[in-house]
Amino acid sequence: MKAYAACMSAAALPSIETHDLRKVYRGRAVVDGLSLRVEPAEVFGFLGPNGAGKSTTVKMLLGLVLPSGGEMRVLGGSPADPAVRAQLGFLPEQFRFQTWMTGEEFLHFHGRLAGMRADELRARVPQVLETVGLGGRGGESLGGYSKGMLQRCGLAGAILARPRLVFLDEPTSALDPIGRVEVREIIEGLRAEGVAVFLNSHLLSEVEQVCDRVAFVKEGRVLQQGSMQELMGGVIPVGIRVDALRPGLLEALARLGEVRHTDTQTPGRADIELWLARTDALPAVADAIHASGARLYALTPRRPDLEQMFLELIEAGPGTAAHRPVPEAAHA
Ligand SMILES: Nc1ncnc2c1ncn2[C@@H]1O[C@H](COP(=O)(O)OP(=O)(O)OP(=O)(O)O)[C@@H](O)[C@H]1O
Repeated sequence: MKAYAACMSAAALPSIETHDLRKVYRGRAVVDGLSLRVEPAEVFGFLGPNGAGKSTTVKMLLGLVLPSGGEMRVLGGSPADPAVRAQLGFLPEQFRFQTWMTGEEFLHFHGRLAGMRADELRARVPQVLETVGLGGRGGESLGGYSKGMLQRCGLAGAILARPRLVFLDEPTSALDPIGRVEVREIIEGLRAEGVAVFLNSHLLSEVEQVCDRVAFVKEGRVLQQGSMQELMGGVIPVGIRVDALRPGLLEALARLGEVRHTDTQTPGRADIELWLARTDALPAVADAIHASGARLYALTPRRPDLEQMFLELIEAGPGTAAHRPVPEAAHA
């Protein structure tokens, strides 16, 4: 019972917590007072321009670089603790692969370094190869892998030892669109298993689709962080397409949220932009549409346009006010 309680409280701790974290290189703060919190089973996007201090932050969180100041807790402890490190997975952006090894040998090697037993690895290696889309290719030499296959293999290495927290640095940079969707599914699978994922990526549309929360950093400082909904200023714009504005429909929708815009210019259809405070109002929106007798063609909650937000924030710099919801045109 005691062990169970300890296990539950460990699971409830934030996966990452930093307070005023700093790293100074040659008198210059490249990470400058960074405060972050990442919860278990959360996919956290860490976004910023080149040189913002993202990799340095990840290296500190992995215990590879010593902070110059501030506090950090990773899985409730210090990344210098081998017991904490054993529960971390890492896919670096520029991985140096042992090209003379086969994919399977590489994974066995890394598994042993992570403290896994040989018999455990015999079962686990084919599983992770399958997960990353390299099923049946593990016997081939890494020297003959394509860039995308190497990246998949690195990802297999990052999740091999069933980590509780995974750092993925540009995990899809070498992948084609199908590979990117697959990696997104792997990340969603990790979240479903309770694993926290810390994602560095320049591919903002991708981050947008998979992350629960994001932080924007510049010059080692967080400009803004929050859930997708918080970044939208607390509202969820929903695009609705129906065949026509039936009597009473707009009034019914106005009871559920704020009707921001209607467009009936195209014969045979009407578009409505509705702002909701919560996604759990969506079924009631569908019910209201059906009750009015209108035919529903689309009901689309919008995600924030991270690319636009990123550009605005990075150009404006520190001290930027909370972001407005993205206007409809930005989604066209
Ligand atoms: N070992 C080091 N010695 C001196 N300066 C360093 C060192 N490592 C990083 N820096 C500097 O710290 C700053 C932040 O670098 P970092 O690699 O953390 O940025 P990044 O946000 O990951 O950038 P990118 O998106 O280009 O990978 C850069 O100006 C870099 O030159």
